[in-house]
Amino acid sequence: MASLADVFTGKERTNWLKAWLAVDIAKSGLEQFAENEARTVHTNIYKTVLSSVPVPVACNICNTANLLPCPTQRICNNRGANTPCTRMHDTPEKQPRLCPSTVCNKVLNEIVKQHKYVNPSWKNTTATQWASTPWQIAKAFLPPDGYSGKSSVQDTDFNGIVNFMMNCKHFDTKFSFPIAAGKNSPPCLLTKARDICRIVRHSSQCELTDADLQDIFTTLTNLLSDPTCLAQDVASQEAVKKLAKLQNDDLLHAVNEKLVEVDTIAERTLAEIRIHADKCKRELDEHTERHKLPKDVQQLDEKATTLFYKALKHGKEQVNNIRLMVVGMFDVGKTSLVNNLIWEFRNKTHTKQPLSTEGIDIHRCKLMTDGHWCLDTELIRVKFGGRIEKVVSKNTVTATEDHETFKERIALHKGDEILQHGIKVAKRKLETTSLDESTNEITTSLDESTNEITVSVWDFAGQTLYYSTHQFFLNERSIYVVVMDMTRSLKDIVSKSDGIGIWCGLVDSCTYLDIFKFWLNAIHMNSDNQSGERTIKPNVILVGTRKDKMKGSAEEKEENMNLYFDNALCSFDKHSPIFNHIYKNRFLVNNLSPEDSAFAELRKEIISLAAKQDYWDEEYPVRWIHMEQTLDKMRDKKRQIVKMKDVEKEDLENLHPLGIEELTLFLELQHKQGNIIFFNSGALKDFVVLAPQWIIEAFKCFIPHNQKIEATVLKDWEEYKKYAILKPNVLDEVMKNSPPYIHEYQTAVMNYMEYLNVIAKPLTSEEGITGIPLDFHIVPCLLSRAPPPLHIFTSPPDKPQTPVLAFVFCGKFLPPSLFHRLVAVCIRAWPICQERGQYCLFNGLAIFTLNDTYTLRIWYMDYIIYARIVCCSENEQLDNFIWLFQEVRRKLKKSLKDFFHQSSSVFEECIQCPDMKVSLHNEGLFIVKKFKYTNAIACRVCNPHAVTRSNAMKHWFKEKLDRIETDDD
Ligand SMILES: Nc1nc2c(ncn2[C@@H]2O[C@H](COP(=O)(O)OP(=O)(O)OP(=O)(O)O)[C@@H](O)[C@H]2O)c(=O)[nH]1
Repeated sequence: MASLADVFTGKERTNWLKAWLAVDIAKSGLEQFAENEARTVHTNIYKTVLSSVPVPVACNICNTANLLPCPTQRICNNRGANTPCTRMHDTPEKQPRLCPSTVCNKVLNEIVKQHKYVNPSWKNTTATQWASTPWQIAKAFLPPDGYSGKSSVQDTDFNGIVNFMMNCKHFDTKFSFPIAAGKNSPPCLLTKARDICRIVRHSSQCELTDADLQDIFTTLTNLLSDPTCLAQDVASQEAVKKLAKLQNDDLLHAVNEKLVEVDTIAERTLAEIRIHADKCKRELDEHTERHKLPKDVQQLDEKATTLFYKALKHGKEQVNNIRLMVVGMFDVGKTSLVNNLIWEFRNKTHTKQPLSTEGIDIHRCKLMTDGHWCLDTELIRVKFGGRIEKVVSKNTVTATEDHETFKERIALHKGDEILQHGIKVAKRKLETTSLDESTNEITTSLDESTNEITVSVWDFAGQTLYYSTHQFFLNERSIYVVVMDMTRSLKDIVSKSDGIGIWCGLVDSCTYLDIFKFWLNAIHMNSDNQSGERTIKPNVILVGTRKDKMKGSAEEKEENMNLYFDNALCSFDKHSPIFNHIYKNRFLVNNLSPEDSAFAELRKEIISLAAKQDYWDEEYPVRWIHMEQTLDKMRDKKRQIVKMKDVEKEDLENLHPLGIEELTLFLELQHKQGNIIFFNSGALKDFVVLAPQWIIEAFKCFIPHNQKIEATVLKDWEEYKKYAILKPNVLDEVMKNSPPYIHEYQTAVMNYMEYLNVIAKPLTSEEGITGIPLDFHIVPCLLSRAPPPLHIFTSPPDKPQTPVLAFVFCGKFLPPSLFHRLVAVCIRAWPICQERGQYCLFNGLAIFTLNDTYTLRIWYMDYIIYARIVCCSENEQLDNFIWLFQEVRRKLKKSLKDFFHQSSSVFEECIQCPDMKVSLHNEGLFIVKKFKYTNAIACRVCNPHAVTRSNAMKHWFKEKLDRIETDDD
C-alpha cells in the first residue's frame, strides 16, 4: 500500500504529485481570463436582449424551471399531459411560464445560441442570478453535473473552466487554434488539457511516467502561452513561470533535504523537551515535597523554605510534640489536675509541683507505651538515644562514606554519652554485617522503635494578673484543657482577692462565666481560623473538677457537669465558631483521688485529639535532634535565657553542626512551636529564651507589689503606680528586687518588653526637638486612672474632627492587653498629648499629638477600639490633612494585625455616622467594606438619614474611596 513517504521517494509518484500541482497552477493561470470572458459573454447577451424589449430592465424573479418547457430533454420527464413533473417542475412556483418582463426567456435563447451543442447545462445554472452574476450564465457551458453549487470561477475546477471555453462559441476567436468540435475532431490544446486532468485524476496507482509528465508540462505551458489572448494575460504568464519552476524543481531532493532538516530539528526539540520535562518533573516533585512541609515552614520566606528542604534531604523524622495548655480560673484545680496526669507527680516519686502556680509551669513528658506520661528529664537518655539510633542507622545505609570513616567520625564524639548510647546498635550492626545484610535488620529495628510522642504540659496561673502575658503563648499548635470548678456557679463573682481585673479587662464584677468565655475567645482568636478559611478541628477539652464535692449519684454528677458546660456554651452566639473548637467528650474529675480512671482516659483523649490535628506527623530534619538535645542540656543547667553566641558555640560541638543560617531557622521553628522564645530581629536575635516562663517573670517585675522600696525612690515609685511612668531609678529598683536570671539580663528584659509592646519610651514634643525618645518608659497596662467624662475627649464640641474610626473585633472579644499594646505602639510613634503638665493617658483612653494642630484620640470599650483625629483650631480645613489621616489609619490597622501574626483579619473596620454629635458606644457603626457596593446606607440612630459613601470614607479611607469611584466609572 502506498504510504505518504512513497510520494517523496518513488519517482513516478512524485511525477503524479507534480502533475496535480501543474494542473492547479494552470487553473490559477486561466481563472482571470475565464472570469473576464464570462463577463463579456454576459454583457453581450444582456445587451442583445434588453435592446429587444420595450422596457429594458433586467429580471431576477424567474427561476430556471419557469423558463424551460416541460419536458426538457435530460432535465425532466413529463411524458403525459396528465402526469405531473416530478423533477424540475414539481411545485406550482416552478411551472413553465413566460418572463413577465419578456427578458429571461430571451436570455435563455441567447445562451442556447452561444452554446456549441444542443443542451446547455440548465441544472447547473440559477436563472434568478443571471442578471447579477455572469458566472451563472458561464455555468450553462460547464459539464452537466457537479457544478450547481459553484458560484464563482475560483470555486470551479480546471475541467469546468476548460469546458466553458470549449462549449461557448465566444471562445472561438480567443485562441490561435481551432477548438476541437466533438469527439471526432483532432484534439486541440484545450481538449488535451482536459484529458490531462482526467489522466491525473483517474490514475489508479497515483503514478505518472517521466514522458507523460513532460507532455503535461508542454501542453499546459503551450495553452497558457497561446498568442491570441493568454500570452498577454498577466496571471497566465505568472502560471507559465510557476510551471517552469515546478518542472525543474528536484522535488525529491528538496524534500529529502527538508526531511533531514526536519529530522535534525525534531531530534533537537525532543532532546530539549526531554530536558525540560525532566526539569518540570523535578520541580513538580520538589513542589509536592514542599507542599508537604510543615505549615510553619510554608509560612517562611523562600530562602528559609529552601534551607529547610535541604536539611530534610539529610534525613527526616516525624515529630509529634503535643503542647497541652491547662487553663481556667485560679483555684479551680488546674495544678492538681496536671499532677494527676504526670506519673512522677501522681506516684510521688518526684516532689509534686506546689499548688497555686505563678506564671506558667511547663513540664516536658514522654508518652510511654503503657499510656503514662513520664517526666522527660528522667528519660533524656532514652529519648535522644532512640532518635539518634534511627538517624545513625538511616544515615549509614544511605551515606556514601565507608565504614572506617564513619567509625572514625563517631569515635570523635566518645564523650557524648547519649550519642554513644544511640549509635551503639547501629555500630554493632555495621561491624558485624555487610550493608546489604544489615538493611533488613536495621529496618526491623526502626519499625520496632515507635514514633516518639512528647507532651509539654503548660500549667497556666489562674490569676487574671497573668492573663495579658498568657496571650503570647496561645497558638493553634496546642490542645487546650479548660478547667471549671463544678462547685462554683457560673454566675458567681470571682473573688476580689484575685487582684487587678484590668489585666484582662475583667472588672470587679467578673463572673466564672466571664472567665470561661475569656479563655475560649482567646483560644479562638489565636488560632488563625478567624475568617473560616480552614475547617476548625476540635482542640479544646472541657474538664470539671471537685466531683467529690458534687451532690448525687455518679450519673447525676455527670449529668450536672454536662448541664453546667451546656449552659456556659449557650452564652455564645448560635453560629459562633467557638463551638467548632470544643471536643464532644467532657471529663469530670476528683483531683483528690489520683487513681480515678478519668485521668487515664483524659490522657488517651488528649493524644487522640492531637493525632487528628494538621501538624501531627509533620517531618523535621533529623539532624536537628542534636540541637534540641543541646537546648535541653542548657535547660537542665537551669538556664532560662542564653546568649545566641553560646548556642552557636554549642552547635559547633555537635556531630552535625547546623551553621548559623540553619541554626536560626531551627530556633525560629522552635519558637513557632512554642518551645522557646526567639525573635530573629534587632538586638533580640542575640538571645534565646529557653523557658517561656522567663518572659512572665520579666513581665512580673514591672507590676508593683509589696516590694521593699528605697526611700530615695519612693516619690517616683508612687508616680509609677499612679501614672505608669517608669523612670530609670525606678527601673533600677525593680531590677534590684528581681531574681538574678532577670537582672543579669536587664538589657534583654527591656528589649523583650519593648518588642512585645509592654513598655514604650515616649517622644519629646517641645518645639525644635520633637520626636526624640525620652529616657523613661510608660507601661500602658498599668494605666489605671479613669478618664474624665469620656465624651469631652472623644467628641469635643465645635472642633473640626474626623468621623470616628472603629475596629470592631470578631466574636465580640477583645483582650484589653491588645489596646495596651496599641497604646505602646502609638507612644513610640507620636508624642503623648499633655494637659496641665500631665500626660493624657488613662485607663482605656490615650491622646497623641500628630502635629501642631491635630491630635489623635484612641479609646476602647468592650470589643471595639475607636480612633478620632481632632483639630484644635476651629478654622482649619480637615481636607488639607487627608494624607495624615490615611497614614494614621494604616499604622493602627497594621499594628493590630501584627499582634496576631495571622493571615485572616480578626476585626472589621467601621466608620461611625459622621453626623453623630457625641460618639456613642457601638451605635451607628457602618462596615466600610459595604460602601464598596452601595452609595449610601441608612443611619437609624441620629434622625433617620442616609450616610453617603463619600461622607463615610473621605477622611480615613480617601485612597479606597478614590479607587472605588474610579472603578464605578
Ligand atoms: N475537693 C477537691 N479539691 C480540689 C480538687 N481539685 C483541686 N482541689 C483543691 O483546690 C485547691 C486549688 O487547687 P489548684 O490545683 O492549686 O488550683 P489551680 O487552678 O491550679 O490554682 P492556680 O494555680 O492558683 O491557678 C487545692 O487546695 C486543691 O487541693 C478536687 O477535685 N476536689
